[in-house]
Amino acid sequence: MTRTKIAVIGGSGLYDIDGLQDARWTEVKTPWGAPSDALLTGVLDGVDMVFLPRHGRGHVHSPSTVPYRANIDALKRLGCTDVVSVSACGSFREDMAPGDFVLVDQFIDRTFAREKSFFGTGCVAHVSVAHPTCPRLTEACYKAATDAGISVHQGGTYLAMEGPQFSTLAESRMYRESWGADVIGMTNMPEAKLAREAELCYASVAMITDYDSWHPDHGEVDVPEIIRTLTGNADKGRDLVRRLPALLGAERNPCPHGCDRALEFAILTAPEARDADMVGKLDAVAGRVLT
Ligand SMILES: CSC[C@H]1O[C@H](OP(=O)(O)O)[C@H](O)[C@@H]1O
Ligand SMILES: Nc1ncnc2[nH]cnc12
Repeated sequence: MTRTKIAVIGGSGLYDIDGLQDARWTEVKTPWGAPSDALLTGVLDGVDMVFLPRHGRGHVHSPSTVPYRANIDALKRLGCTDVVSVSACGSFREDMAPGDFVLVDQFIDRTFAREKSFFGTGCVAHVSVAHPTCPRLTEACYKAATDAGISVHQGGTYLAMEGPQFSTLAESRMYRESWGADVIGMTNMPEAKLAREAELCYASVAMITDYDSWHPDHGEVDVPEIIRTLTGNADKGRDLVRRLPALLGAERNPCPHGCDRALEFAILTAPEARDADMVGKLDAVAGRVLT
């Protein structure tokens, strides 16, 4: 058994969480640069918690410039075991309505202007992301959502687009009709891939704010529409987060799905061929298997 430490990455509209005991904002330095903001640490129902606003307080970082590697490294460095991403998203499904939550279990990664791995020349690794979210952590989020009376859908495919502009109508129709995506957002990739590389359990709570641009009865998506829905969603998101410590408990068994052992057989570079600087930068993320 190890101690649980739950990280929450708050997306658009969720820039802090309440109710933490011993709450304080902590600056964390990483080999990948500065995280999006300081990290809020504290204890909730006897469980250690860390909160990080993905875009920074005041919404400073765009989806393309969020320092995803620094964020995940900082969470790992602080000893987090589980990462719950809370994000605003558009919906491609009539029955997944604005105000509903979706517990994402698959992604289509259409992002192209971001650093997507901690590994590279001098230390090459290939982890599996066939199942990119952790079923155990996702199940706890589902229970927390239903207990909170949130209308929640179990499972869904999240199309991660580069942005920052919203999709064209042709793209929206293609993602929905040909690609089978359920929701769309701009931030969960490469975040989910990096969490897997860092051997962190990752769950994605997608809070629907709009029908993107495909829906004949709704106009094209814009920020005022999103903000109208976001305020209510953020309160529900906070409610969900408040319920997680009691559901997960202060002590945890190893992940039954292997998220916390993802690097076990992933590193291909021979020990004698590894680049020392690269290995040094991987101290938090891959120290378990590199030292
Ligand atoms: C608020 S409009 C679009 C913006 O909102 C989402 O951010 P996040 O995933 O951090 O909640 C979406 O991905 C875009 O970045
Ligand atoms: N329709 C949409 N497309 C991309 N990101 C979003 N975030 C919220 N709504 C979105």
